[in-house]
Amino acid sequence: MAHIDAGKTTTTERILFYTGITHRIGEVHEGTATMDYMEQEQERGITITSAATTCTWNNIRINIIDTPGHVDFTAEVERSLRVLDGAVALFDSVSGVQPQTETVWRQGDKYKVPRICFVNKMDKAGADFEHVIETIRKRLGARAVAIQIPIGAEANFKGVIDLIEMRAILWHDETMGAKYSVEDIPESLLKKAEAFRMQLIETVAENDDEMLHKFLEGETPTAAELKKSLRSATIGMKVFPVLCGTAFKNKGVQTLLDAVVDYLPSPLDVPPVEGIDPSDPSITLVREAKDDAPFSALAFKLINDPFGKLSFIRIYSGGLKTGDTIMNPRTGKTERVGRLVKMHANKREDITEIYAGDICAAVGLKDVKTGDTLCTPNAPVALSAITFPEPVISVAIEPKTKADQEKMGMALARLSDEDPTFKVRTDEDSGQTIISGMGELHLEILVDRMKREHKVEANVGEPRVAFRETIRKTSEAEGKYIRQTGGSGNYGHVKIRLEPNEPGAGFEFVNEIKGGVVPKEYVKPTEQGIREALQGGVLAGYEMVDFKAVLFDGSYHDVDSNEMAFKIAGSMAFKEAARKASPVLLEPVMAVEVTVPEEHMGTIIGDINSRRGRIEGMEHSGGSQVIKAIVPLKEMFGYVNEIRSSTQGRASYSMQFARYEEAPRMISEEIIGRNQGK
Ligand SMILES: Nc1nc2c(ncn2[C@@H]2O[C@H](COP(=O)(O)OP(=O)(O)OP(=O)(O)O)[C@@H](O)[C@H]2O)c(=O)[nH]1
Repeated sequence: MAHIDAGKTTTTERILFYTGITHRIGEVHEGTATMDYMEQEQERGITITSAATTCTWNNIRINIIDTPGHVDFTAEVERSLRVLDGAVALFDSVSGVQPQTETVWRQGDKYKVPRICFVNKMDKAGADFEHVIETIRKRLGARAVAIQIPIGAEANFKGVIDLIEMRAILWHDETMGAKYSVEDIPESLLKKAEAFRMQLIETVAENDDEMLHKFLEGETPTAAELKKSLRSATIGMKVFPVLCGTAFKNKGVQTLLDAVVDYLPSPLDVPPVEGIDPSDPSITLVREAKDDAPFSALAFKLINDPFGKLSFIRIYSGGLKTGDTIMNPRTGKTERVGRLVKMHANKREDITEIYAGDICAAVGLKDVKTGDTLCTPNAPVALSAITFPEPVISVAIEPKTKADQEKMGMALARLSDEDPTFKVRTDEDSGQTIISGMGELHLEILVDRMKREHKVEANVGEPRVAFRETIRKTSEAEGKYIRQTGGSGNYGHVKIRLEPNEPGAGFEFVNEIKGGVVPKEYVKPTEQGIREALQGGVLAGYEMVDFKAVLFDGSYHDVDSNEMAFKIAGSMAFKEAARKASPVLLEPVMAVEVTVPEEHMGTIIGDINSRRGRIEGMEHSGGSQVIKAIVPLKEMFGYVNEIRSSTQGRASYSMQFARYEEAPRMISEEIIGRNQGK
């Protein structure tokens, strides 16, 4: 995991080469990387979809997921971290911690994933290993400690000093780094190495009483003792070991693999997974990572390809064989597993069985969604799902020809099936198809995939911000749907109260009906009616969020009441109550970081202000200024061109979603006017 371009794919390609999976190194910039197999990835030199592969190092099987760094594909990182036991965080040797590094690091914290750090690109001009460690400590607040130090830097970077074994490792360029020699530490670096080793021992001793005792007694721990202690501190996420190298120049990768084996947990080192009993959510179930435990797995990724649907699964407990029947607690249905494959990027190898701790893909499972648990029907369990961010940007899309209409619907459905941050809906008023995603690049790639993989040409509108609506006041309203059509009648009658809720709370439904004034069977339909109505809001057609709807009263008719009538009554009550509850428009605001040479600072700050931005901080970093600001997404369209021309291409920026904020009145009026006028 890392910020974009830190070298994740380049490092993974070396791993595949040194572990004997490939016989030639694939390069990102030549479009030949094994892991970036999608056409768009090869053309653009970026990772878009996380690819899984497997290799073996020192007789240990390692499943690797190479994740994208671009913020638009953050869901790929989220789902990968949910199922991995450990991660390698990569850093650029010059820039250190970058904005997206912070995001993926926090995701790692959220899923409690132990990490080791690899400072890549040590061959680059300006490489500064110690500065990077400083930024990890300062910006990520992580207890980072060097377990290597570099020998040479920039063009002269030759290898590393291993601070555990106190030896020098030098890579042989002519073998593409496949061979290296182990030597004594050069005299000139000995003092520095000793000082760094002392720091390492101190850090480890803080978390290990035995080690602390030895340290205070003035004893030097052996390499084996140090390793053991560091392993447990790393697995406990108390310490993050830092290594260095240059993947592109083939140095430091084998020692990184050694560290993966030495310090990152095996499936047995992490706490057993917990889930709930699908038939009684108040019961917590624990599943040990044992082969003879009941089978449980999590589907974390789906891919539709010409050969069928692939469901990537991580097995948490028990084993699975082809021919076994599994159950999906979300649907309650069972399915037979026809085929299992090990994935090597886009190549697959058939297997017949798989066990706890491993990752593979099941071919052809029908009713699986991302985040579903699969388990044995005799001992059902539902593991906690994966959370995904909500899309913030949308565009209208229409097929170029009438004939493509149906094909487009199918293509979009398939793509959104694979990608939980890609949503498709039909605008009620205009009848247009609206697709939403995480950013301009995300939507551009999806439209491109629709064209290439599904052969549908489409016209795409201007990107628009996905606004939201919420309420500021509590209000009550009544919804009555009473009609007599021919013989049978309709009778639905409810009273509801809307209450504002915390930002991020979404929608919550509360049933306060007493004495059966609204019979049980009509409560769900009422909720359904509110849920459907809130999709279109009451101001400008945007989803209403962060509120509670409380159903507290109503009435029914013995003969005429039915589900449909209560659904309509719920929807009517919602619309009226929402209009009375001081509805406001919310807009997504972004955290923007611009890195710019001193002389262009004034221009950038002026420009951010004119985009309704707020400067939140400035920092000096390696001869440039880093400006941090909060800017509404609406004002950021086209920023990439603006910044290029105003600084002659000398500034760079990144942005990511921060939160939803109430839109200022002028903007609100503009959007409401536009959407009502259409
Ligand atoms: N100088 C130098 N360049 C490197 C090194 N490692 C990777 N690169 C280059 O940096 C660029 C980005 O490398 P990638 O491996 O695609 O980076 P990534 O982190 O996988 O990128 P995304 O997946 O798109 O986020 C490529 O042009 C690589 O050749 C290195 O050690 N030194």
